[in-house]
Amino acid sequence: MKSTIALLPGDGIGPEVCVQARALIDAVATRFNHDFAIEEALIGGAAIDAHADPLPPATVAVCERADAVLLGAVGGPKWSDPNARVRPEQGLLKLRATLGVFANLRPVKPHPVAAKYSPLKPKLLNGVDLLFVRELTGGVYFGEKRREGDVAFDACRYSVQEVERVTRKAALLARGRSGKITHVDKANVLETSRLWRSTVTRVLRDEFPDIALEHVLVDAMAMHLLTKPAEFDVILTENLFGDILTDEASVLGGSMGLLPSASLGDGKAGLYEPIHGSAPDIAGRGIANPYATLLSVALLLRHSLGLDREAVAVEAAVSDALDARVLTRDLTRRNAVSTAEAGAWVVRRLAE
Ligand SMILES: NC(=O)C1=CN([C@@H]2O[C@H](COP(=O)(O)OP(=O)(O)OC[C@H]3O[C@@H](n4cnc5c(N)ncnc54)[C@H](O)[C@@H]3O)[C@@H](O)[C@H]2O)C=CC1
Ligand SMILES: CC(C)CC(=O)C(=O)O
Ligand SMILES: [Mg+2]
Repeated sequence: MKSTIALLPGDGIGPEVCVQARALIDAVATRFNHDFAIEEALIGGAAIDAHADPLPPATVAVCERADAVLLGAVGGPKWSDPNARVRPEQGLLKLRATLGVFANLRPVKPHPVAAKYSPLKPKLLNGVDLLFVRELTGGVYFGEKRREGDVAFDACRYSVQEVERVTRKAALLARGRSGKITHVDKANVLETSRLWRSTVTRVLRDEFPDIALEHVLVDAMAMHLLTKPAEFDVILTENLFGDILTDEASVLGGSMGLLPSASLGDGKAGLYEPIHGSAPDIAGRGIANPYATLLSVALLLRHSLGLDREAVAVEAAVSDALDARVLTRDLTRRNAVSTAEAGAWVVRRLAE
């Protein structure tokens, strides 16, 4: 089978982890006899430097003709001047909107070895298996932004249709799991949250009566995630809350460098990326954890290319690496391996 994968390394540690992902994709092709064409393109700060545009038309063209897009990360201090006209993050937001990937899936299932490095008590982590479904193309990240003198505005906007489609995605995913959705909002204060709450309730009542639903306010959820994470399964929420809660949830698994994501829409290519950013504090040192990006490759194989056996093989190889304590510096200071060593270990395992 011939498939095309667009690879957008981006900035900071993005290129470092994407080199490992590229080697892994090649290894999957060899072991399972597939023909994957990888097309690289610029995004974020790298694209601003080259073309004064964080998402150049050439990059959009590469993504639109691909079967799936794999992204490293964008951003960094070089492009973070508050008065800058263009910012790397705008490129990523525009790409998500262009691809129409409204549902961002962020699984959090702590690996027993990595979880030892979590500050949480092991007892609390027993049985934790979460799937965040974060709305990705609406809300405050995409609302009107403006300044009036000393005052700044960021509008948060959601339509019923935007909430309906991501709720249906979450419900279908919940059916294959425990059949329960926790919807997280701030309905005691926000009008958009009240629209979310009534829409989620109606869609599940009318179309998915087999799915159990609870609503939890986001401030309380921030606490529950650290005090009783095993009590949740599918967590459905809007863009900003999902962004924040998933960084928090990375603490359960021991590191930001372990969480992958899949962003899906109703057509076009899916977008796959680690949940972390460009980590400027460690960029260029060869110490970033590549596993979140390698696990994003697994999600890409499963969701966009329909290659479940290959996805399982990649996930098993990363899990074996953790079992064998092939750990980067974010997880251990003793015998830490480099980004390249961790990536090569997984590639070797997959090839066996
Ligand atoms: N999807 C994307 O491209 C995202 C981009 N960003 C951008 O990244 C830049 C840096 O943002 P930060 O707030 O520092 O968040 P960050 O996620 O880049 O880093 C937060 C902390 O986690 C560590 N970390 C992250 N990924 C790691 C990995 N793979 N291995 C080991 N340690 C890792 C970093 O060293 C840092 O201490 C900003 O410009 C931000 O806008 C932030 C989040 C997502
Ligand atoms: C636009 C991104 C920087 C937002 C983000 O942090 C994320 O999607 O995880
Ligand atoms: Mg984030």
